[in-house]
Amino acid sequence: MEFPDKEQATLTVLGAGAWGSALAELAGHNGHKINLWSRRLGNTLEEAVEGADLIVSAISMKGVAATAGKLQEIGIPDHVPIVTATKGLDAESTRTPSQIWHEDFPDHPIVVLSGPNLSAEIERHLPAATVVASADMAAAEFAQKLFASSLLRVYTSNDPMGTELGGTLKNVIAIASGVCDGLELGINAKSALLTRALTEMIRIGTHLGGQTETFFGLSGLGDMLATCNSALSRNYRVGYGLAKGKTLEVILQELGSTAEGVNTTNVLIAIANREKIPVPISEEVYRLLNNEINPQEAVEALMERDLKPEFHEQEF
Ligand SMILES: NC(=O)C1=CN([C@@H]2O[C@H](COP(=O)(O)OP(=O)(O)OC[C@H]3O[C@@H](n4cnc5c(N)ncnc54)[C@H](OP(=O)(O)O)[C@@H]3O)[C@@H](O)[C@H]2O)C=CC1
Ligand SMILES: O=C(CO)COP(=O)(O)O
Repeated sequence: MEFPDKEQATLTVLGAGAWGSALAELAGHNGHKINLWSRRLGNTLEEAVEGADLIVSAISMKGVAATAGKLQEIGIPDHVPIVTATKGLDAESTRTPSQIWHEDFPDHPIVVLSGPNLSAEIERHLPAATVVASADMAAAEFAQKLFASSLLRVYTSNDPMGTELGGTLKNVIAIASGVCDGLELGINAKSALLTRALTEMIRIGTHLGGQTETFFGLSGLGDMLATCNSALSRNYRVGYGLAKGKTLEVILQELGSTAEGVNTTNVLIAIANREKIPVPISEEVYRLLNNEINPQEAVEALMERDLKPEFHEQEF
């Protein structure tokens, strides 16, 4: 498929929250025309997608299925790629955002955009890198061209599932990392946690269809490092707050914006139980979020697990 080679393309960005606004600014910085849509803006989806060369969704997970459904009713020309930048899992169906978009728009190229991209840093025009991944490489290259600039280095990938799951699963680990820092467990503990977490992400991520090497890239390890080491991350702040004795309800109220890791943990544990995949770190995050244990008990449970080799033969 050939995509338009225009100096100025028209992009529709769905979701005017922190990430949608930052992505709109990045593409606007490259001279493209941006139509931003959000419930809070009060414009209609019909007018927002009119004339779009590319549609970007940066809607929180809880709004993806409904918005994709509405857009399906409206209809968009077949060649227009849909870029999904949401990092989460659907609570009802356990699907990833790209799976939802693909089911509703089977004839459209679907591109996943994900990487270590804390929006507050991007808004300050600090340099960053990200990945655009698709089964349709021409569509990934089209998205790469529209977003790449001196502010954002954009890499392509042919592994949308691995790219999407890296960004999604690391949010659970960011909660664990916030707990680790909140309890002041030290750098040894944090290094052990993140390294074992990467093994866990690869175990479940490859089971669900991602490629191992993708989890060592920007959208996996890269995003995990960014999110697990920054108080700009809302998921990290959830874990940090829990370690400091706050309730989840108070933490989420104080955040006032999306921390996808909370819902993702619940969905991930449902998947892991269904598929019988061991996810010990995520399991402790789940028990903590659901008030089954306190942060110190979560640490003890991880330290007291059965002794075993670092790698199973079938891993990597
Ligand atoms: N912030 C960041 O640094 C990054 C965030 N992401 C991911 O992007 C996604 C959005 O995050 P972020 O922008 O930070 O979150 P925000 O809370 O700032 O914004 C959420 C956006 O989702 C929209 N939304 C929520 N529920 C619905 C719904 N039911 N129907 C339609 N729209 C809905 C909101 O609409 P409205 O405006 O009308 O309220 C808003 O535009 C998340 O999946 C997040 O993980 C990915 C990379 C970086
Ligand atoms: O995904 C992100 C950075 O890449 C944003 O992280 P939080 O959603 O935890 O703020």
